[in-house]
Amino acid sequence: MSEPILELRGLSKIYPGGLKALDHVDIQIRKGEIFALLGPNGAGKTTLIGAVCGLVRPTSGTIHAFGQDITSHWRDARRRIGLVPQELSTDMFEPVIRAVSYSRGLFGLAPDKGRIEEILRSLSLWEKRNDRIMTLSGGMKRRVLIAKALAHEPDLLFLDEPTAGVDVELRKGMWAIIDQMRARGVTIILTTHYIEEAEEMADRVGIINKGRIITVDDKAAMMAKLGRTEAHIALAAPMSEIPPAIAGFPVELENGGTSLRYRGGDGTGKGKAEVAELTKALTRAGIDYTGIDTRESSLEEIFVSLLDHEEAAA
Ligand SMILES: Nc1ncnc2c1ncn2[C@@H]1O[C@H](COP(=O)(O)OP(=O)(O)OP(=O)(O)O)[C@@H](O)[C@H]1O
Repeated sequence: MSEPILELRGLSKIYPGGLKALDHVDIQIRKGEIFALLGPNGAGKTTLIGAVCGLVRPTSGTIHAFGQDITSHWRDARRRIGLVPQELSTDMFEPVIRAVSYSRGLFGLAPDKGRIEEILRSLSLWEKRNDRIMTLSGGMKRRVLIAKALAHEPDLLFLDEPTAGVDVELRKGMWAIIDQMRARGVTIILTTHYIEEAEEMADRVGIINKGRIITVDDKAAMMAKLGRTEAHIALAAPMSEIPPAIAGFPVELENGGTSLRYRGGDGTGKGKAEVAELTKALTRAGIDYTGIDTRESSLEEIFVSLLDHEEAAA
């Protein structure tokens, strides 16, 4: 692997009062990837972002960005890191274009009207450039936040819940924008509650709970490793019990014996292959079926089962 663009080692944060928001977090972020940090409310996602962006002082551990310790190369790191926070906190009275241009200046970059125009156009904000931010819709305000973060041309961009509370159409639009940023070579770390979002966007997914990273993996590998397959096989004729020919499979009768439910492949990623074996066994036994509905578990289900697993171990 090439050198990580961001590396957290043993990062902990204990807030005054004793709450451990981050507990020995180790993460390496690869250049050019989209990394999704998934976790429930209060898991520590915003604290983690804050630590990298200099808004939260870590209690212990180290943060290296672009190959340098950020505590000793603070300005350089901050200039190359963008943050799209959850909420717009300032400049509500400002026109869009001024707020976005100001963000660029804040990081010491020379004014560049062409670049600002390009950013505003790519976010469909150009027509609104002279509107005050407070008059925009929630989704447009969200785009202004992205424009502000892009104005200083970051190499590493944090998006804290980029699509929370926006409608489905706008969410898809946001995904397209994030895709464009990746195409430009920006490394992106996003936090989200939407499993669909991580599934759609991310190359890798990290799951965080109570300040601890539970698992980090390529999205596909995570699905294969932790996924489970569920299949429903509609039978041509109802059965009263599982015939011996398929007794070795993880199956149960359902819907009054009119269909078979298969649940398996836990942690192996081999569920689909086993379902194929099951159908062959049915055919060999002369049991007719009229349809099969197979699906892999979603990240959301994986997430819930990981948390259950962790609680059982504790
Ligand atoms: N300034 C603070 N002082 C004390 N405790 C804090 C502070 N900021 C956050 N916390 C606590 O630290 C824990 C982690 O919070 P954090 O905001 O990082 O979680 P999160 O995963 O971002 O949650 P959400 O998804 O709700 O934004 C929570 O229990 C929170 O109450």
